[in-house]
Amino acid sequence: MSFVEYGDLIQDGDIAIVYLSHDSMMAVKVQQGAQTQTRYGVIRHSTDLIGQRYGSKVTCSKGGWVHVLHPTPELWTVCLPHRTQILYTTDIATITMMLELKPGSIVCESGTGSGSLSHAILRTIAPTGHLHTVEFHQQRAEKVAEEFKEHRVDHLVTVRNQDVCKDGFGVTGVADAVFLDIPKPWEAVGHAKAAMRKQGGRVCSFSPCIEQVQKTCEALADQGFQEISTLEVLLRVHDVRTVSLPLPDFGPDPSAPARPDTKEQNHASVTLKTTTPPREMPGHTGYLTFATKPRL
Ligand SMILES: C[S@@+](CC[C@H](N)C(=O)[O-])C[C@H]1O[C@@H](n2cnc3c(N)ncnc32)[C@H](O)[C@@H]1O
Repeated sequence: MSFVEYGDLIQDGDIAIVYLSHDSMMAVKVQQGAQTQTRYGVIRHSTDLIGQRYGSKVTCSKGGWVHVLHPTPELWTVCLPHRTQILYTTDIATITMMLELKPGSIVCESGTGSGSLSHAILRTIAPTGHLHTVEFHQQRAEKVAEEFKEHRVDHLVTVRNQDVCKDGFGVTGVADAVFLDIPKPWEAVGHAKAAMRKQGGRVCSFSPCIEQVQKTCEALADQGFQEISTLEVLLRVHDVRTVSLPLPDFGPDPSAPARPDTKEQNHASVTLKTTTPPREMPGHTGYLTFATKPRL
Protein backbone atom coordinates (compact mmCIF):
# COMPACT_ATOMS: atom_id res chain seq x y z
CA MET A 1 0.00 0.00 0.00
CA SER A 2 1.07 3.54 -0.72
CA PHE A 3 -1.00 6.70 -1.05
CA VAL A 4 0.27 7.03 -4.64
CA GLU A 5 0.13 3.37 -5.76
CA TYR A 6 -2.65 0.83 -5.45
CA GLY A 7 -2.00 -2.50 -3.71
CA ASP A 8 -4.48 -5.40 -3.92
CA LEU A 9 -4.02 -7.05 -0.53
CA ILE A 10 -4.02 -5.58 2.98
CA GLN A 11 -0.54 -5.99 4.52
CA ASP A 12 1.04 -5.58 7.93
CA GLY A 13 2.04 -1.90 8.35
CA ASP A 14 -0.56 -0.54 5.87
CA ILE A 15 -2.93 2.34 6.61
CA ALA A 16 -6.43 1.05 5.82
CA ILE A 17 -9.69 2.99 5.85
CA VAL A 18 -12.44 1.30 7.87
CA TYR A 19 -15.73 2.42 6.30
CA LEU A 20 -18.67 2.18 8.71
CA SER A 21 -21.03 4.46 6.78
CA HIS A 22 -20.89 7.37 4.34
CA ASP A 23 -20.15 9.84 7.12
CA SER A 24 -18.26 7.55 9.50
CA MET A 25 -14.81 6.27 8.55
CA MET A 26 -11.54 5.80 10.38
CA ALA A 27 -7.93 5.33 9.32
CA VAL A 28 -6.33 2.30 10.98
CA LYS A 29 -2.67 1.26 11.08
CA VAL A 30 -2.72 -2.49 10.33
CA GLN A 31 -0.52 -4.46 12.76
CA GLN A 32 -0.12 -8.20 13.46
CA GLY A 33 -1.87 -8.95 16.77
CA ALA A 34 -3.61 -5.55 17.02
CA GLN A 35 -7.38 -5.00 17.37
CA THR A 36 -9.65 -2.09 16.44
CA GLN A 37 -12.91 -1.36 18.31
CA THR A 38 -15.89 -0.26 16.23
CA ARG A 39 -19.56 0.17 17.14
CA TYR A 40 -20.14 -3.19 15.37
CA GLY A 41 -17.55 -4.99 17.51
CA VAL A 42 -13.84 -5.74 17.34
CA ILE A 43 -11.78 -6.15 14.14
CA ARG A 44 -8.80 -8.51 14.66
CA HIS A 45 -6.03 -7.36 12.31
CA SER A 46 -4.24 -10.74 11.98
CA THR A 47 -7.34 -12.69 10.93
CA ASP A 48 -9.79 -10.04 9.65
CA LEU A 49 -7.46 -7.69 7.72
CA ILE A 50 -4.01 -9.02 6.84
CA GLY A 51 -4.15 -10.94 3.53
CA GLN A 52 -7.71 -9.77 2.68
CA ARG A 53 -8.41 -7.78 -0.49
CA TYR A 54 -8.93 -4.03 -0.22
CA GLY A 55 -12.67 -3.41 -0.59
CA SER A 56 -13.57 -6.57 1.39
CA LYS A 57 -16.57 -6.72 3.69
CA VAL A 58 -15.28 -7.66 7.16
CA THR A 59 -17.56 -9.06 9.88
CA CYS A 60 -16.82 -7.65 13.33
CA SER A 61 -17.11 -9.56 16.63
CA LYS A 62 -20.72 -8.40 17.33
CA GLY A 63 -21.88 -9.62 13.89
CA GLY A 64 -22.03 -6.21 12.22
CA TRP A 65 -19.81 -5.52 9.22
CA VAL A 66 -17.63 -2.82 7.73
CA HIS A 67 -15.78 -2.36 4.44
CA VAL A 68 -12.01 -1.96 4.44
CA LEU A 69 -10.85 0.49 1.76
CA HIS A 70 -7.50 1.35 0.21
CA PRO A 71 -6.41 4.82 1.34
CA THR A 72 -6.72 7.76 -1.08
CA PRO A 73 -6.06 11.47 -0.49
CA GLU A 74 -9.85 12.06 -0.54
CA LEU A 75 -10.51 9.46 2.18
CA TRP A 76 -7.53 10.73 4.19
CA THR A 77 -9.00 14.26 4.09
CA VAL A 78 -12.17 13.00 5.84
CA CYS A 79 -10.28 10.78 8.37
CA LEU A 80 -7.07 12.65 9.20
CA PRO A 81 -6.32 13.91 12.72
CA HIS A 82 -6.94 17.68 12.59
CA ARG A 83 -4.07 19.76 13.91
CA THR A 84 -5.23 22.83 11.98
CA GLN A 85 -8.05 23.95 9.71
CA ILE A 86 -7.73 21.89 6.55
CA LEU A 87 -8.63 22.16 2.88
CA TYR A 88 -11.42 19.90 1.60
CA THR A 89 -11.78 18.09 -1.69
CA THR A 90 -13.95 20.73 -3.40
CA ASP A 91 -11.25 23.40 -3.04
CA ILE A 92 -8.43 20.86 -3.55
CA ALA A 93 -9.85 19.74 -6.91
CA THR A 94 -10.00 23.35 -8.15
CA ILE A 95 -6.48 24.09 -6.87
CA THR A 96 -5.05 20.99 -8.61
CA MET A 97 -6.69 21.89 -11.90
CA MET A 98 -5.98 25.64 -11.86
CA LEU A 99 -2.32 25.14 -10.82
CA GLU A 100 -2.04 22.73 -13.79
CA LEU A 101 -0.43 20.04 -11.62
CA LYS A 102 0.53 16.79 -13.33
CA PRO A 103 2.96 13.88 -12.91
CA GLY A 104 6.47 15.35 -12.68
CA SER A 105 5.45 18.82 -11.41
CA ILE A 106 7.66 20.53 -8.84
CA VAL A 107 5.44 22.24 -6.26
CA CYS A 108 6.07 24.49 -3.24
CA GLU A 109 3.49 24.73 -0.46
CA SER A 110 3.12 26.60 2.84
CA GLY A 111 1.84 26.01 5.51
CA THR A 112 1.67 22.25 5.52
CA GLY A 113 -0.83 22.26 8.40
CA SER A 114 -2.42 18.79 8.72
CA GLY A 115 -1.23 17.70 5.26
CA SER A 116 -4.69 17.41 3.70
CA LEU A 117 -3.76 19.28 0.49
CA SER A 118 -0.22 17.85 0.50
CA HIS A 119 -1.49 14.27 0.05
CA ALA A 120 -3.57 15.27 -2.99
CA ILE A 121 -0.61 17.15 -4.50
CA LEU A 122 1.64 14.11 -3.97
CA ARG A 123 -0.79 11.73 -5.68
CA THR A 124 -1.00 14.11 -8.68
CA ILE A 125 2.75 14.76 -9.14
CA ALA A 126 3.90 11.14 -8.54
CA PRO A 127 5.99 9.28 -9.60
CA THR A 128 8.58 11.84 -10.73
CA GLY A 129 7.51 15.19 -9.22
CA HIS A 130 8.47 16.71 -5.88
CA LEU A 131 6.70 18.74 -3.19
CA HIS A 132 8.64 21.22 -1.04
CA THR A 133 6.38 22.01 1.91
CA VAL A 134 7.14 24.60 4.61
CA GLU A 135 5.60 24.63 8.10
CA PHE A 136 6.88 26.88 10.91
CA HIS A 137 5.20 24.96 13.77
CA GLN A 138 7.79 22.33 14.77
CA GLN A 139 5.45 19.59 16.07
CA ARG A 140 3.21 19.91 13.00
CA ALA A 141 6.22 19.67 10.68
CA GLU A 142 7.49 16.57 12.54
CA LYS A 143 4.09 14.87 12.66
CA VAL A 144 3.34 15.37 8.96
CA ALA A 145 6.81 14.10 8.01
CA GLU A 146 6.07 10.96 10.10
CA GLU A 147 2.74 10.51 8.25
CA PHE A 148 4.37 10.92 4.81
CA LYS A 149 6.76 8.10 5.78
CA GLU A 150 3.95 5.87 7.07
CA HIS A 151 1.99 6.53 3.83
CA ARG A 152 5.10 5.69 1.74
CA VAL A 153 5.22 9.01 -0.07
CA ASP A 154 8.26 10.46 1.76
CA HIS A 155 10.49 10.05 -1.34
CA LEU A 156 8.27 12.64 -3.10
CA VAL A 157 8.32 15.36 -0.43
CA THR A 158 10.71 17.55 1.58
CA VAL A 159 9.31 19.09 4.77
CA ARG A 160 11.06 22.26 5.99
CA ASN A 161 10.45 23.66 9.44
CA GLN A 162 10.87 27.39 8.87
CA ASP A 163 8.98 30.66 8.45
CA VAL A 164 8.14 30.97 4.76
CA CYS A 165 7.71 34.75 5.05
CA LYS A 166 11.27 35.16 6.38
CA ASP A 167 13.18 32.20 4.93
CA GLY A 168 11.21 31.25 1.82
CA PHE A 169 10.79 27.70 0.50
CA GLY A 170 14.45 26.55 0.61
CA VAL A 171 14.62 26.17 -3.20
CA THR A 172 15.18 28.67 -6.01
CA GLY A 173 14.15 28.66 -9.67
CA VAL A 174 12.57 25.17 -9.70
CA ALA A 175 8.85 25.27 -8.91
CA ASP A 176 6.15 24.89 -11.54
CA ALA A 177 3.53 25.94 -9.00
CA VAL A 178 3.31 27.50 -5.52
CA PHE A 179 0.44 27.24 -3.06
CA LEU A 180 -0.01 29.47 0.02
CA ASP A 181 -2.36 28.80 2.96
CA ILE A 182 -0.98 31.16 5.62
CA PRO A 183 -2.42 34.22 7.42
CA LYS A 184 -0.23 36.79 5.59
CA PRO A 185 0.36 35.40 2.10
CA TRP A 186 1.39 38.80 0.71
CA GLU A 187 4.57 38.52 2.80
CA ALA A 188 5.51 35.29 0.98
CA VAL A 189 4.75 36.36 -2.62
CA GLY A 190 8.37 37.47 -3.26
CA HIS A 191 9.63 34.09 -1.98
CA ALA A 192 7.05 32.31 -4.16
CA LYS A 193 8.39 34.15 -7.21
CA ALA A 194 11.99 33.25 -6.29
CA ALA A 195 11.11 29.56 -5.83
CA MET A 196 9.45 29.37 -9.26
CA ARG A 197 11.31 28.55 -12.44
CA LYS A 198 12.54 31.56 -14.38
CA GLN A 199 9.61 31.70 -16.76
CA GLY A 200 6.00 30.67 -16.43
CA GLY A 201 4.28 28.79 -13.63
CA ARG A 202 1.18 29.28 -11.50
CA VAL A 203 0.59 30.47 -7.96
CA CYS A 204 -2.46 30.11 -5.72
CA SER A 205 -3.28 31.60 -2.34
CA PHE A 206 -6.16 30.50 -0.08
CA SER A 207 -7.55 33.12 2.33
CA PRO A 208 -10.84 33.22 4.23
CA CYS A 209 -11.12 37.06 4.27
CA ILE A 210 -11.46 39.46 1.34
CA GLU A 211 -9.06 41.96 3.00
CA GLN A 212 -6.33 39.28 2.85
CA VAL A 213 -7.20 38.68 -0.81
CA GLN A 214 -6.85 42.40 -1.62
CA LYS A 215 -3.37 42.60 -0.07
CA THR A 216 -2.27 39.39 -1.81
CA CYS A 217 -3.51 40.65 -5.21
CA GLU A 218 -1.57 43.89 -4.72
CA ALA A 219 1.60 41.97 -3.84
CA LEU A 220 1.14 39.66 -6.85
CA ALA A 221 0.72 42.65 -9.20
CA ASP A 222 3.77 44.41 -7.66
CA GLN A 223 5.85 41.28 -8.31
CA GLY A 224 4.78 41.23 -11.98
CA PHE A 225 2.33 38.31 -11.82
CA GLN A 226 -0.39 38.33 -14.47
CA GLU A 227 -3.87 36.83 -14.96
CA ILE A 228 -4.71 37.50 -11.31
CA SER A 229 -8.16 36.18 -10.52
CA THR A 230 -10.01 35.19 -7.36
CA LEU A 231 -12.78 32.64 -7.09
CA GLU A 232 -14.86 31.01 -4.39
CA VAL A 233 -16.00 27.42 -4.76
CA LEU A 234 -19.35 26.60 -3.18
CA LEU A 235 -20.58 23.04 -3.01
CA ARG A 236 -24.26 22.64 -3.90
CA VAL A 237 -25.58 19.16 -3.21
CA HIS A 238 -28.91 17.92 -4.59
CA ASP A 239 -31.22 15.56 -2.70
CA VAL A 240 -33.08 12.95 -4.74
CA ARG A 241 -36.78 12.82 -3.85
CA THR A 242 -40.11 11.72 -5.23
CA VAL A 243 -42.53 14.60 -5.81
CA SER A 244 -46.11 14.78 -6.97
CA LEU A 245 -46.91 17.74 -9.26
CA PRO A 246 -50.41 18.80 -10.44
CA LEU A 247 -50.77 18.77 -14.23
CA PRO A 248 -51.15 22.31 -15.62
CA ASP A 249 -54.70 23.41 -16.38
CA PHE A 250 -54.75 25.29 -19.70
CA GLY A 251 -58.54 25.49 -19.71
CA PRO A 252 -60.94 23.71 -22.05
CA ASP A 253 -59.80 22.94 -25.60
CA PRO A 254 -62.29 24.84 -27.80
CA SER A 255 -61.60 22.56 -30.80
CA ALA A 256 -62.24 19.31 -28.82
CA PRO A 257 -65.75 17.91 -28.31
CA ALA A 258 -67.03 18.52 -24.77
CA ARG A 259 -66.25 15.62 -22.38
CA PRO A 260 -68.06 14.96 -19.14
CA ASP A 261 -64.86 14.04 -17.22
CA THR A 262 -62.97 17.33 -17.94
CA LYS A 263 -63.30 18.49 -14.32
CA GLU A 264 -61.55 15.38 -12.95
CA GLN A 265 -58.71 15.72 -15.47
CA ASN A 266 -58.01 19.21 -14.13
CA HIS A 267 -57.09 17.65 -10.79
CA ALA A 268 -54.72 15.06 -12.29
CA SER A 269 -51.13 14.99 -11.08
CA VAL A 270 -47.91 13.34 -12.06
CA THR A 271 -45.44 11.59 -9.70
CA LEU A 272 -41.76 11.74 -10.58
CA LYS A 273 -38.25 11.45 -9.16
CA THR A 274 -36.33 14.70 -9.17
CA THR A 275 -33.56 16.47 -7.27
CA THR A 276 -33.83 19.53 -5.09
CA PRO A 277 -31.04 21.68 -3.67
CA PRO A 278 -31.17 22.31 0.09
CA ARG A 279 -32.60 25.68 1.24
CA GLU A 280 -29.35 26.46 3.07
CA MET A 281 -25.90 25.87 1.64
CA PRO A 282 -22.71 25.03 3.55
CA GLY A 283 -20.91 28.29 4.24
CA HIS A 284 -17.88 30.01 2.82
CA THR A 285 -14.50 28.26 3.19
CA GLY A 286 -12.21 30.75 1.53
CA TYR A 287 -11.20 32.63 -1.60
CA LEU A 288 -8.74 31.10 -4.05
CA THR A 289 -6.54 33.67 -5.77
CA PHE A 290 -4.62 32.43 -8.82
CA ALA A 291 -1.93 34.17 -10.85
CA THR A 292 0.58 33.37 -13.59
CA LYS A 293 4.28 34.18 -13.65
CA PRO A 294 4.76 35.58 -17.17
CA ARG A 295 7.12 34.15 -19.77
CA LEU A 296 9.30 37.14 -20.74
C1 LIG B 1 -4.64 26.40 7.78
S1 LIG B 1 -3.17 25.54 8.02
C2 LIG B 1 -2.85 24.79 6.46
C3 LIG B 1 -3.72 23.60 6.21
C4 LIG B 1 -3.33 22.80 4.99
N1 LIG B 1 -3.52 23.54 3.77
C5 LIG B 1 -4.13 21.49 4.95
O1 LIG B 1 -4.87 21.29 3.98
O2 LIG B 1 -4.00 20.68 5.87
C6 LIG B 1 -1.99 26.83 8.06
C7 LIG B 1 -0.62 26.37 8.52
O3 LIG B 1 0.31 27.36 8.17
C8 LIG B 1 1.30 27.44 9.16
N2 LIG B 1 1.93 28.76 8.99
C9 LIG B 1 1.36 29.98 9.25
N3 LIG B 1 2.22 30.97 8.94
C10 LIG B 1 3.34 30.36 8.47
C11 LIG B 1 4.59 30.86 7.99
N4 LIG B 1 4.84 32.16 7.96
N5 LIG B 1 5.54 29.97 7.60
C12 LIG B 1 5.28 28.63 7.64
N6 LIG B 1 4.12 28.11 8.08
C13 LIG B 1 3.16 28.97 8.49
C14 LIG B 1 0.53 27.24 10.46
O4 LIG B 1 1.39 26.79 11.48
C15 LIG B 1 -0.51 26.18 10.03
O5 LIG B 1 -0.05 24.90 10.33
